[in-house]
Amino acid sequence: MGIPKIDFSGLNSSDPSTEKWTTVRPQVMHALSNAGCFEAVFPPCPPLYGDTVKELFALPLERKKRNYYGPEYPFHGYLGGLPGLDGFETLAIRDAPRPEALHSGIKATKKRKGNERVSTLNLFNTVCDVVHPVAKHLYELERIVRRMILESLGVAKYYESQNESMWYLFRFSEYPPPSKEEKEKKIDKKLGYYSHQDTNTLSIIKQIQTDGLELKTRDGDWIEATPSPDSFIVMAGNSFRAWTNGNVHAPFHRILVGGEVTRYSSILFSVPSENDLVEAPEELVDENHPPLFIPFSYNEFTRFCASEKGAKADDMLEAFCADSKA
Ligand SMILES: O=C(O)CCC(=O)C(=O)O
Ligand SMILES: [Fe+2]
Repeated sequence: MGIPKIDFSGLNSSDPSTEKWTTVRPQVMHALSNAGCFEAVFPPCPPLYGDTVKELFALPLERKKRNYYGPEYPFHGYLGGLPGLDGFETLAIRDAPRPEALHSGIKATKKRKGNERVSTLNLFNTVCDVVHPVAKHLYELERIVRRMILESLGVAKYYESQNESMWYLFRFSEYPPPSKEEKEKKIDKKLGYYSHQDTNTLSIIKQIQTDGLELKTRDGDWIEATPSPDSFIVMAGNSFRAWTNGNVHAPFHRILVGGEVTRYSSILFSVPSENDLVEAPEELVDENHPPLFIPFSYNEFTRFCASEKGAKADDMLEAFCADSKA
C-alpha cells in the first residue's frame, strides 16, 4: 500500500459547495486519519526557482546564519551542520504567502532585537519574488485541506477564526546525495533528515528534482513518497493531531537521498498562533472521546522538541504532555 493520492484540481478553498468538494472531502479525512498524509494533485504549479535557491545555499555560512528569528524560535530559520546530517541545509521565511507581512515582520524583529543578527532582509530580498507565488499556491492547498477536515469533523465554524490566527513558515532545504567516498563504502542512500513528526498543523511539501521523503506507516514500515512534478505531499503535524483530539494522525517521516543529484524541497508549514493554546474544541471531546492531550502553547511545545529531553523522546507530543503533567 502506497501513499493515498487525491486529485484537487478545480477546487477552491472559498467554494466548498461544489460536487467535487463533497467527493474529495471524505478521501482527505480518510487519508489524514489513517496515513496522516497523502499525495495531492493540484495543478497548475507556479514555476519553481531552482537556480535562485541554489545560489542562496551557495552563500557564505555567515550570511545564511542571518536567517535567524531569535532563540525563542529554534526551528524558524537557518539550520545546518546538524550531527549526522552531513551537507543538509535549510532556510526559512516567516509569512511567505504575504510579502507585506514578511517585510513588516522583519522590521519588527529588527527593532526588538537591536543589533542581534536577526534580520533576514538582505538575504531574502532577492528570493521574495520567486518564493511568494509558490508559497501562495501551497497556502491555497493548505486551506482546502484544513477546511475539509474541519467540515468532516463537524467543527467548520472554527475555520475562519483558525485562518486568522494561523501563520505560515516557508522552508526550503538542500540535501546532497552520497559522496564518492560514501558510495565506495557502499552507502547508497544518505540520511537527509532524521525520522520525526512535524510539530505544526499541516505541511505541504514540494519535492524538487529527486525523491527522498519516506513516511512510516502505522505498522512501522517505511514507504517512499514519489510525487510527480504536478503533485505535493500533504502531511499532518502534532498540533493538528492535538487540536483534532487525535482524529488526524501525525506520521513519522525522514529524508534519505540516493543517486547523484542534490535534492531540494520547499515546504509550507501552517503554524498555530503563539497567542492561543492548541486545544481541541469542545465538540471533539466527550465521555467517549476524552481529551488525549493537554492544552499547550505552540512555542512551549517546540522548545520542548528542541530540548535534550524532547530529542530523546519518540512521540514528542505524548512525551511533552507527560512532562508537563509531571
Ligand atoms: O524536505 C522534505 O521533503 C521534508 C523535510 C521535513 O520533513 C521537514 O522539514 O520537517
Ligand atoms: Fe518534517
